Amino acid sequence: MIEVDALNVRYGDFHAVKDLTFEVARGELYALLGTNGAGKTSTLEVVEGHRGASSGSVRVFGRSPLDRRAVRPRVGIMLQESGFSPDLTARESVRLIGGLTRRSDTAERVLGVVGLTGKAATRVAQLSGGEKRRLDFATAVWGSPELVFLDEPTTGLDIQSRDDLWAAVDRLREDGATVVLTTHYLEEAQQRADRIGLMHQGRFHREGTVPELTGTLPATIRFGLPAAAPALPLAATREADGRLLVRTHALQRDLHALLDWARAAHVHLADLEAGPTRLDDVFRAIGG
Ligand SMILES: Nc1ncnc2c1ncn2[C@@H]1O[C@H](COP(=O)(O)OP(=O)(O)OP(=O)(O)O)[C@@H](O)[C@H]1O
Repeated sequence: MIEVDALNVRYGDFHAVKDLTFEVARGELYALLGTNGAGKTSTLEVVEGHRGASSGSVRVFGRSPLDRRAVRPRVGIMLQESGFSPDLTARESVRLIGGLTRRSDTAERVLGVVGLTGKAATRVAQLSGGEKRRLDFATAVWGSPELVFLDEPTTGLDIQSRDDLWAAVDRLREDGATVVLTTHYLEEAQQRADRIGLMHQGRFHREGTVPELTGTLPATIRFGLPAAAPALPLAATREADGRLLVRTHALQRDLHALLDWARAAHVHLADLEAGPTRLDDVFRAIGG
């Protein structure tokens, strides 16, 4: 669906995206993640056809994304900030923006998808931040596009609205849609992405499936200990919250050793947590 080959984006002397190469296959959910200023938005702007590349090749459905007549009708885009007119109602907004895609759909259907049926006649100015975000999503899914770009889709949404939005994304994917996602909520990407491109300073720091990204870093065990506890059977460091942290490539073995020791020594392990490496840990390892 998307082929990016040696993409470079420059703003004057500033080199924002450096020789980036990746592909997104039909039906995939691909998450483009990264540190602030890493170049995600610049990359997506080129892939979405909003700006040209400084050099390199980008193909969407095998065509240049600048070929808007061929590409745009097959794509839905949820931008970070929408340009809704405050005086239009929710129904009028989705009709207007949806109409530009030349796909057919109804305002009733897309507002239903995002749970805004009851707000169809409400002016945009009177919608809450979360409701505007859902209206953004409604315009992106107008006419069930084959390829959907979601730029920080859940920012500003409460947990219920987030779950509802992800359920709507799942339905899109069941219908065969390909999704490209950016988010700063790493857990959402870890749970849902088939593959992740993790950017830092214009390049991929890592790219692959979640297990590929997390597999090279150790798993973690975290717990609190009373001051009078005897010496631990494992090497641990102290976290900012006062808990101890054990890093291990043998999680089950070391967890057994810790629990056996705690039982024998009658020590309570407070707030015990053990788990695989999280994407957060991969992020923290960037540059360090
Ligand atoms: N129009 C522009 N002119 C000059 N520099 C720009 C322009 N747009 C972006 N940049 C710079 O290019 C770099 C990449 O920006 P970009 O918005 O692509 O990053 P990002 O990964 O989306 O960041 P964030 O997570 O903070 O939104 C940043 O250093 C930014 O300051």
